[in-house]
Amino acid sequence: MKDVLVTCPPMLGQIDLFYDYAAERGLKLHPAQVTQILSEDELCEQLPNYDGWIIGDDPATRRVFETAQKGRLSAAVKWGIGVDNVDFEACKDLGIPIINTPMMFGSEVADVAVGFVIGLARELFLIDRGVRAGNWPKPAGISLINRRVGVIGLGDIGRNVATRLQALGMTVVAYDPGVEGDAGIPGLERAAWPEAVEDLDFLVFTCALNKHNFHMLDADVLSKCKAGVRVVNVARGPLIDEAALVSALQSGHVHSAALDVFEVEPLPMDSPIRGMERCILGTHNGSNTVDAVIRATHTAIDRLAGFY
Ligand SMILES: NC(=O)c1ccc[n+]([C@@H]2O[C@H](COP(=O)([O-])OP(=O)(O)OC[C@H]3O[C@@H](n4cnc5c(N)ncnc54)[C@H](O)[C@@H]3O)[C@@H](O)[C@H]2O)c1
Ligand SMILES: O=C(O)[C@H](O)COP(=O)(O)O
Repeated sequence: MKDVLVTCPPMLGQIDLFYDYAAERGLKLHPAQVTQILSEDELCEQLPNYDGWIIGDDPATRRVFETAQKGRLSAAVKWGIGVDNVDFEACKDLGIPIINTPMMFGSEVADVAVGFVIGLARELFLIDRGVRAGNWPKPAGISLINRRVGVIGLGDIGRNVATRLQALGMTVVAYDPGVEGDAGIPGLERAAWPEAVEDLDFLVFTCALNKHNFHMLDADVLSKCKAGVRVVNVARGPLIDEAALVSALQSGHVHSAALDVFEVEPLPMDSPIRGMERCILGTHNGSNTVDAVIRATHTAIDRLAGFY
């Protein structure tokens, strides 16, 4: 039986469902004590004692893999899609087999993105907070029909977002340098970045984070956005310069924002974003449904077992 450290929070939330499934495939799961991620030092201390690792959003760096391999670690799987936290090159150099679980959460994360778009359009966050505070606010929202929304990233999540928002009557304009044409979505408009932002009512980030797109929404691009733009991010925090977004929210140039992901997670207690009234804040939980976690975890376990 191979001992496997598990560090991804959504899988840990339902870990009891997976012990038997893993054991039938020769893996013994060991849940880590973790809120969002383990630090590099914690990983270097714990991982050498395990044969395998099911990775969350932890810093899976060269140092971590080198240290772990000096102990027992011989294979790993990134639970989920984003691999921006994982040094695949280091694994290749060290001969540690590793893979992720793509195409697992398109529907689930898209559902959250659409909920965020509706929440921002109708200012549901202000109504909820107002009623709880003893008030009865009635903000005038904006209609979604005929509004223009930019979907930044046309992978699994972005395509699911695009079709859902079209069904709500929105004009969807997509930017993704890695995808050509309409991606099989009739009526989808394509545009260049950042030129596209000038006439968009909403910006929805659904792309992978890589070394080319850190802070792709920065102060300069924000200044080119239509006044009153609403911003949604369900992909990765570092795509947006949070300090620039806070300034744009404070000035009113950005009407509001809904963020499932942040530059640092969990969001630090002193982050100015916590003080932004016109924001919906998430906990990097966009993929977390019972169904999706089972789907992704079975895939992760199958893939890890396949390495031994
Ligand atoms: N909030 C959550 O809980 C959650 C859950 C799953 C995934 N994610 C994030 O969402 C990302 C996308 O997931 P997916 O399943 O659609 O992945 P995917 O691999 O299917 O698609 C990613 C797309 O991003 C595109 N892209 C890369 N750089 C870009 C850029 N600069 N501008 C526009 N597009 C760019 C790629 O060409 C690709 O088409 C993941 O990489 C992950 O970081 C978040
Ligand atoms: O825990 C997570 O990181 C997400 O729920 C899913 O993983 P991903 O965002 O890295 O794909």
